[in-house]
Amino acid sequence: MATLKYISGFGNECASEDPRCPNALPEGQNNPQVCPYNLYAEQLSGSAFTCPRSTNKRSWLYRILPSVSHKPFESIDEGHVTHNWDEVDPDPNQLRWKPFEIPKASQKKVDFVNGLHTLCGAGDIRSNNGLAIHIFLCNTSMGDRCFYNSDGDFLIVPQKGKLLIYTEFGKMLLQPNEICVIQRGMRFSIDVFEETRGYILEVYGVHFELPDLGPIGANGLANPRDFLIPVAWYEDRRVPGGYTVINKYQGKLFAAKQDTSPFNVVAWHGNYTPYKYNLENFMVINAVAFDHADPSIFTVLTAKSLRPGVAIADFVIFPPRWGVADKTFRPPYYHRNCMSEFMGLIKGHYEAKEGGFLPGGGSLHSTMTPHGPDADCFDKASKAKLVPERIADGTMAFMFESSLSMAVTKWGLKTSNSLDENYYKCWEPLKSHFTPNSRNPAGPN
Ligand SMILES: O=C(O)Cc1cc(O)ccc1O
Ligand SMILES: [Fe+2]
Repeated sequence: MATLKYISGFGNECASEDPRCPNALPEGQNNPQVCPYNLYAEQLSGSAFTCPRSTNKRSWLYRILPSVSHKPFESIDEGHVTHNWDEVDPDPNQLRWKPFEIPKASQKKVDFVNGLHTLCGAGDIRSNNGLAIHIFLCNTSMGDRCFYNSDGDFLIVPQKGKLLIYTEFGKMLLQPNEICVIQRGMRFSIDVFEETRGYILEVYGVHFELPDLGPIGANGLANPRDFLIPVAWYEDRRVPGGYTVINKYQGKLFAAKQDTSPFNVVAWHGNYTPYKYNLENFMVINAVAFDHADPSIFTVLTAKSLRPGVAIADFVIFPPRWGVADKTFRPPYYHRNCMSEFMGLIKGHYEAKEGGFLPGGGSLHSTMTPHGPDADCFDKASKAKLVPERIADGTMAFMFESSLSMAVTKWGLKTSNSLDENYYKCWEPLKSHFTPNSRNPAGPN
């Protein structure tokens, strides 16, 4: 595969032309009477027309045929995609899943769309407020099928296998430890090369932003220049009656046939694009004296709600770094949180658990559900010599943290067959160390 090119930057106004058609972008206007190369002009709006400039998002696509050139959409089987948050009764327990099983290609060919499984979520698509967490488990490329989501944005976290993503804006190659965001309405098709697995955070009605940095200053965490946007690429490919456009609309799946590839955008400009980011580029900031900083310090992207400081969902990572805090229990503290915490593991081993939380699995600690280090981790970290130490080398855990109280789907609790019934046992060995008559000299003064 030839190396793909990208434009660097987050949320910028960009312009891109497929080099086969120089000057395909109209000059000085968006809607010429006749576009260069006789292309059609089409606007893709990612915000209300009247949003303030800081949040206004749209792109202009110059394409061989407009997206409207398709037969009517018809309802198709949704498989395991759902937005029904009442499928099963609520369960406040700590939940953990073993690695979700990927179907074998020799048994059943499953592409990215057929392989979507909704695990949990909350909120309402029709009022543009909420989120869903999906797991994708697939082994086959989408071929002449593409997908677009009318309901929200997808933040895709591949865990096993590369994804070659064709989008209307160009191509992106995504490896595990990279993430991408494909925003509402953008058509894409995914090629895979092996049995492939990953996680998706879908947010309804809002877009991901970089978190404010406050006293951190102008640099740090995920730096804007490390976000990569594809460059224009088109194919002028006829597939009479044979190309299928799949749409998730109000939580249901629909399909429409068309005669041509939808990846027919010769040039585009705008600030509403897909993008990818390599998690290795995250500039980690953390405690260098004592105590454990809250995980918000690791926020890569946030999808804000209307309440200040409260996210529909944050995407947070736990990257490799140095642990140097003195007189400190270094792993995550025991806690209860008004937010819901879904965690996944891309590779390695998570610092709060000695066992049981595996790459390709997950955990959900719901609103106010207590959790924290397992007993082995507590034991080790309470006795550890506090020398500078590499934490999480070769590891990448992440969290989708939401202010909404999430429901788990039937697939998540039952059909996936991945729920770890023994999760609670990892805290059972915790015992009282209380010594009323002797104060631990290591404690605070
Ligand atoms: O529960 C978890 O493992 C995630 C987490 C990590 C951390 O360092 C502090 C709080 C928190 O919720
Ligand atoms: Fe937590």
